[in-house]
Amino acid sequence: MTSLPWVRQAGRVLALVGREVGWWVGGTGRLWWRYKLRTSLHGAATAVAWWQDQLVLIAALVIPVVALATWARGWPASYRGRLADPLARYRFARWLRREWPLLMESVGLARRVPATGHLRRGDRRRDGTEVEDGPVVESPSLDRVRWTRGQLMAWPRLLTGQTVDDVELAADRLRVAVGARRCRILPNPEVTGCSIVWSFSDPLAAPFDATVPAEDAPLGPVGWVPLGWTEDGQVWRLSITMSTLVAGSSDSGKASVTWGLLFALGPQNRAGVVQLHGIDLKGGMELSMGRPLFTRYAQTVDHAVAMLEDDARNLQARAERLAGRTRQHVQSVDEPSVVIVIDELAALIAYTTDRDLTRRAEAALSIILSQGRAVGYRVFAFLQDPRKETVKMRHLLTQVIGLRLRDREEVTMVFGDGALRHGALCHKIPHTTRGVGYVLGEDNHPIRVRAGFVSDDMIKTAAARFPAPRQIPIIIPAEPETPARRPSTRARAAARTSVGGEP
Ligand SMILES: Nc1ncnc2c1ncn2[C@@H]1O[C@H](COP(=O)(O)OP(=O)(O)OP(=O)(O)O)[C@@H](O)[C@H]1O
Repeated sequence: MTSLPWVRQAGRVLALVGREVGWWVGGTGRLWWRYKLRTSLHGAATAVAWWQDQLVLIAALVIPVVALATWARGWPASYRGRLADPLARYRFARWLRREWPLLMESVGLARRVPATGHLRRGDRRRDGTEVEDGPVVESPSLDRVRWTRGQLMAWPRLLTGQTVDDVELAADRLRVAVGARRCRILPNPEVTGCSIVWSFSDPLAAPFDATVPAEDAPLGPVGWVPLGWTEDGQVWRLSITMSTLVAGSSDSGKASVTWGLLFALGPQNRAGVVQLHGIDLKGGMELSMGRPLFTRYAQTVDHAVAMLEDDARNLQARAERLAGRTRQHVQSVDEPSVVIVIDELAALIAYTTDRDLTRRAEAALSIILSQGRAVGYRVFAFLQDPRKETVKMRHLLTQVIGLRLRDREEVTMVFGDGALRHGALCHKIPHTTRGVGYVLGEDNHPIRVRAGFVSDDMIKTAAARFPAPRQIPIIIPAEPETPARRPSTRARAAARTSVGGEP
């Protein structure tokens, strides 16, 4: 039992040591864990921050791409119109500026000049370039480039000695060089410089409807009528103060010009300040549907000739009445403007076998065309084939519209020399774009236009809405009686013989 206190003492020491060791181990463990926890938390926080950075970066890169892709797929038209096309246009204009000298050289508008003149090799020119040996390429510089209504316009500064004609001759090469559908050269008013206009799509490709004026429409402008659109997005205003030739192959859409004109004149026709006289020698196929619009209407050659002769007489009588009072007729109910519409001019003056009728038609038409403008008589003649004798009248028809034509010769016959060079490419109008044509603008340069499509219902509506106040029948004058020819001496002798019974 004496050993018991020792054992107890040892037990106490062991307990103390154990507690100390336990405390120490436990404390270190806690520290360690605390340390681990702290570093882990720090690590996690760092990781979260890193990922946050990455996410911001990824979002900054991905969101615009996804947004653009969604825009392009969901609203392709708006995407193209607002972003893709403007960007492409900007890049194209930049390319043109950069490649301009090379472009001018490839289309033949640059020229080579001797490097030296009064300068010697190594001298500097005014533009800072150094004189070298060999010829130097000089090309028209580029003043400005701009996109307008989907067309690229460039203003070159011509070289000394170059003219607008030189640029016009290179128009097709300029077109192909930039891959455009069409290239036009527009001279400035003094014709000392020009702008080049490239079109990459056809603004007139889609057909559109003509408009029949409303029942209560005002009389409308006196000097012109709206017929459709020009390729520059302007309203095509056709002057009606001039006699006009509209030439186009069969199925080219001449009827849309005819009816567009008649619709626009409807309110004035109903009010009686304009009289419509119609000639349809294709058996009435074209104009007869709008018969109530016409004050006078002829469907056969003899009626047409009688009507034209009446018109020629009436206009001369009007000229006599107005002589000394005014030099320009003003339309009114008493003295209305007369618009004569001839569908198929060739049938009147080229295809008729009766030479006398042809001669009379030509004579009456020549009077109307040469004297009619000042007294308010105008002819709108429609023609399929400009090769026939019809072109005789061409110089008297001061305004010309060319729809689709067969070849370059026909274009030259209709518009005259130089029209092709100026860009009146009627022979290149596709069959699919009926109603498209060229008309000469005020500066004599062709403008591409399209007339609105006219349906039968529109014609019936216009005829019911704007009938002529009265219809004047055409009376064919009676044939003058030819005096009986005096029998010849031999015939008289024979008669005497037979009566008298003598040989
Ligand atoms: N402006 C237009 N837009 C779209 N289609 C048109 C237009 N004008 C005419 N057309 C269509 O073209 C076809 C021929 O038109 P139109 O009768 O005017 O030809 P045309 O030149 O008068 O022929 P023709 O001399 O043989 O009578 C018609 O079927 C018509 O529907």
